[in-house]
Amino acid sequence: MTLNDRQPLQYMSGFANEFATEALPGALPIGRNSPQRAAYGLYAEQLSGTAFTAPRHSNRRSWLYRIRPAAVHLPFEPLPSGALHNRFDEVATPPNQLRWDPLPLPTEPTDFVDGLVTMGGNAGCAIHLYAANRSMERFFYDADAELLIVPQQGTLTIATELGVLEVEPQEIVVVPRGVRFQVHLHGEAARGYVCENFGALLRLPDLGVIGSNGLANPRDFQTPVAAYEDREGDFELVAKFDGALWRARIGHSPLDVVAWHGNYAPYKYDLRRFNTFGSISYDHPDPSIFLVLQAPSDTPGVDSLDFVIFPPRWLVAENTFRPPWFHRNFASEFMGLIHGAYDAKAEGFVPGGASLHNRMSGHGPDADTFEKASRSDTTQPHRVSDTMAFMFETPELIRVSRHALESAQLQHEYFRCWQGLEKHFDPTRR
Ligand SMILES: O=C(O)Cc1cc(O)ccc1O
Ligand SMILES: [Fe+2]
Repeated sequence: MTLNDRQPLQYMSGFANEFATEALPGALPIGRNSPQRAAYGLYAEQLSGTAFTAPRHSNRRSWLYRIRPAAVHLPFEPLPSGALHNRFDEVATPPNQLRWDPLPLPTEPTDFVDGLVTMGGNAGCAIHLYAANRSMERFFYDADAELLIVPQQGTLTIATELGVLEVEPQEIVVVPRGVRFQVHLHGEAARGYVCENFGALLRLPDLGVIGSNGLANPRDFQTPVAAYEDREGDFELVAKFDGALWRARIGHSPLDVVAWHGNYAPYKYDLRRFNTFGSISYDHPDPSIFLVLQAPSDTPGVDSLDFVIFPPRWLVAENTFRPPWFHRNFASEFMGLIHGAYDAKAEGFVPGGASLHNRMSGHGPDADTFEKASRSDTTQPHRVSDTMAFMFETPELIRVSRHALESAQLQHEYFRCWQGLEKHFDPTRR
């Protein structure tokens, strides 16, 4: 497939498989990675996503057979990076519960990279929002992190070195560290969330007693087949490197990989395919039951980043307060809403909006939700429908950016949603 021959897009199924794909027959060498002369006059190039000596089960790399090596471009120079950065010491992060309205859609021409705004982060991840109204003409890669993109509005076509993916809201895409790509819009403006994962590569969690199936099933992850363009011109390659943007001139499209094989490649996943587990007797389980992808840290059982979703599901727990309980957590929780409404918040948390409940900050259902759920009939199943919320959760504090704290979208009255929680205590009545 060439890049312009995009319909219908083809994907290979599975999570981090040893994929092999070629856009021209025989472009992939057989039995070796680096033949003396590759077919069609292609250059062989390795792209590694982990240390060479990482254990086999976590070792990730791909071999690319391309028209020109990635080294061919003019020198990089600094590019002002606007609201996109990795500086998490700009302002003091308050222990307050924080919530934001959605970013307004841009009125000036804004591509995906221009449209990124940093909300916060830590050593494990950076959290950004994007709002864009133009397709990218330049090419981009992130040397700092693997990118988890969560569209909320607008379908994106993501043309990468390793193939083309189309993602719509309620799907996610992961672009590995270093992979060059372009984001194309489909006429309408686009908005969503991006998490830069600085830690171990995102993986599927172990299932423990759940068994061999469930949560996000590996076969539902989709990686594109090889697609290339053979295009010359005066283009720009933008790199995010050490927290800042850099730009270089490049005389050809870097999306020129004719064939590749390996287990380091972009993938997408439809969140509506998540196989949700929950309590079928009593009590509301910990949100770890909704884990889609995790970045494990060196401490067993502790992830530097968890990506968790709250999809449509049945609630059946009897004599149970069914929405999320009141809580203070070791973990810090950045939430977004992709679609519909979230069951812990009757109002104020809207699609495209965001909330941050940092380590040990008290939060939970708002007063309206509490009153309703305390009285509802729990002998009947209840379907939570029309919803898709998610959480980027980290063991480290999520430090906010200056932009996030000074943003016009910050809801200064958010704390009021709990002020209506009345005292019900009566020592004479059990
Ligand atoms: O704060 C939230 O709404 C997220 C959340 C959901 C849940 O079901 C349990 C705990 C938790 O932090
Ligand atoms: Fe929470």
